[in-house]
Amino acid sequence: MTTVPAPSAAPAAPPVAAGLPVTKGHGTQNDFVLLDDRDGLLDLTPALVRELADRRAGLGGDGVIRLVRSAHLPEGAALLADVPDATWFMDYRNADGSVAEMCGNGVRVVAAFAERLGLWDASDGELVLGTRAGVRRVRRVPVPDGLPDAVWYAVDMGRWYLPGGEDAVRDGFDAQVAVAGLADVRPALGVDVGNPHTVLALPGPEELDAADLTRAPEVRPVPPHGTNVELVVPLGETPGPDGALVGRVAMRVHERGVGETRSCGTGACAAALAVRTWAGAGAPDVWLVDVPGGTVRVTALSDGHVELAGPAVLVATATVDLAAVATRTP
Ligand SMILES: N[C@@H](CCC[C@H](N)C(=O)O)C(=O)O
Repeated sequence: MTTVPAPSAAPAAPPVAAGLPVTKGHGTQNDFVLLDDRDGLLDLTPALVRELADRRAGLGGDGVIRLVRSAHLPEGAALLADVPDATWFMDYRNADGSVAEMCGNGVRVVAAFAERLGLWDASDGELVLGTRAGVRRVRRVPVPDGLPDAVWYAVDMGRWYLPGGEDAVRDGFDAQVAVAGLADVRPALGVDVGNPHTVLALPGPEELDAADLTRAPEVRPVPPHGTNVELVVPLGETPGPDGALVGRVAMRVHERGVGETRSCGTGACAAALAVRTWAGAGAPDVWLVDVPGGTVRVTALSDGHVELAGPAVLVATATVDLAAVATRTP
């Protein structure tokens, strides 16, 4: 009779090293790892961002956002000189570790995070948030008719412009973009909403589906600081609750520093503003933008600013084992 050797003692589980408290949230499924670093103590290196954002070896996210007192960052301290109530700063990083000026979905998710942390009470007025693109003001708003129930925030996204200037306004285009899966190089329009975007219109949903965004679209002339690329299909205009026309577009996006994401708030603003520019005089000021992760609303304001509104959801809190996320095998 064979005997089975007694099992040796199982190796002890590795101890949990330094734990980093995190919250996971998303805005129309553009998802972020959120860090409460109110006292500016965290060394948020590009490597740590990549580790946290890694969808298999880390927690996973399109970006990492650190909420920190403005006074603890040079960029934030500079804003405080002009806007003393910009107490809090959104330090946004793309999943590849790069720094970006602005994130429209991120601002709303940070507002939800600040409420959760007790740092902002929406009933007291706006959250005044510093970003690398300037101060952004956030408030709670009702969900527009016909959209799923959620907590919605509206953000004044500041002044937008066409980097191509008068020529771009006249021609409607200032770039050429090649997209895998689509025949021909397409004309496109650069739009700056605090960060760079290049928008191209497609004739219908078939081409929107056919585009292969696993590869970065090739933009000419090459944008000096890179660009986010939005593919849009105009879906028409219908009267809103007040009788004024509301435009609607469908959009997919390839984000600088990330890849294809299921939503991009600044990208939705750029897409709506490009379609409005192409439509010319009399085009609606209010646009609903359908992205794979949901719908946001973009409003061109009369002062040259643009407003973004949409949902923000916090889905989890956790403690990340920093030693474990740093151990990635190829
Ligand atoms: N997803 C964001 C934009 C994030 C930054 C972008 N990838 C960039 O590098 O400019 C949004 O919701 O706006």
